[in-house]
Amino acid sequence: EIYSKRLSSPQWKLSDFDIGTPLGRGKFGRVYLAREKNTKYMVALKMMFKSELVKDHMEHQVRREIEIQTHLSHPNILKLLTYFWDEKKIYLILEFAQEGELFKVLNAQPHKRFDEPTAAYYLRQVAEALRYCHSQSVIHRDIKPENLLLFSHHVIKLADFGWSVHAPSKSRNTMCGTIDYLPPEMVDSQTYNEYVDNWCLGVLCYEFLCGAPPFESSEQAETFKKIRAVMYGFKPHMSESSRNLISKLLLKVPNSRLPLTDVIGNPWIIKNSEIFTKTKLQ
Ligand SMILES: CC(C)NC(=O)[C@H]1CCC[C@H]1Nc1nc(Nc2ccc(C(=O)N(C)C3CCN(C)CC3)cc2)ncc1C(F)(F)F
Repeated sequence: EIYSKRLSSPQWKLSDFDIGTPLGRGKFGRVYLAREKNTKYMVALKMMFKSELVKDHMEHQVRREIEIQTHLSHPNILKLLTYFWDEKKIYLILEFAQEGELFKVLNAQPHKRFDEPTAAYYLRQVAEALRYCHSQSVIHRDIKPENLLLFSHHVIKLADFGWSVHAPSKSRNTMCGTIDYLPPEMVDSQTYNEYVDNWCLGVLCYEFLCGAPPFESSEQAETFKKIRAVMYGFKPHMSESSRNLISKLLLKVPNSRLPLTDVIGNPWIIKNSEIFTKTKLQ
């Protein structure tokens, strides 16, 4: 199989690309804009030092990210185009998102929030990506604005499968970054299934509409307490139908959370993504 792969697909190397401006730093590497020399195709080049990966015991996570992302193919999932390595580094060639990181776009909005048509249009795309992941028995587990990239024409792609696992799972890994998106079953480190992603979709919808996640507190212990008790309040400006959708996702019992098909077909999602298409995509 390896031999036939070598014959069928070209083995890429760093000198096939012109390296451009730095796009920023990922979890364990630097990301650059790059251009494939022959096709002039723009890509994102993620460089990771093997030594850093080994030091942080992250090599298995990168291996899983590569394994999962090379097998997923969906318009709302960031494509890992290819990868290669040399003696010191691993290089991932990924799709380049022209409009950048969604959390930066969100923070740049007035009141750091999206209007309902924008929130619904983006949320629907994330739900489509998750429904596809779950159909491939992949749980993302780390849905949050930092892991979403914005492409032209308001296309959203889910990225960073470093924390994804095959369902169902009981992974002891400590999560890095924000705890605001953790569902109750993960806070209590119980076994969990793909419905953890449905919970995160509820947190994401809330943050899109309010500019902050529902359980945010100054103390981590306070956040965990609110998550366990599903204790949150709606902001005055939120419509009844958006509150209705969020209340069907932020439920303690995982399997009672709204299935992704019903999120995609939810009246608030349908109505507002149609408004978005008519007003912002023309
Ligand atoms: C999901 C994952 C967790 N996140 C990441 O990996 C992050 C870590 C660093 C960058 C990003 N990774 C990617 N970023 C892009 N596009 C992009 C990013 C940033 C800007 C931007 O705002 N500037 C350059 C600004 C322009 C203005 N100046 C002032 C500041 C930088 C513009 C376009 N495409 C693909 C990737 C990917 F994912 F394929 F690598």
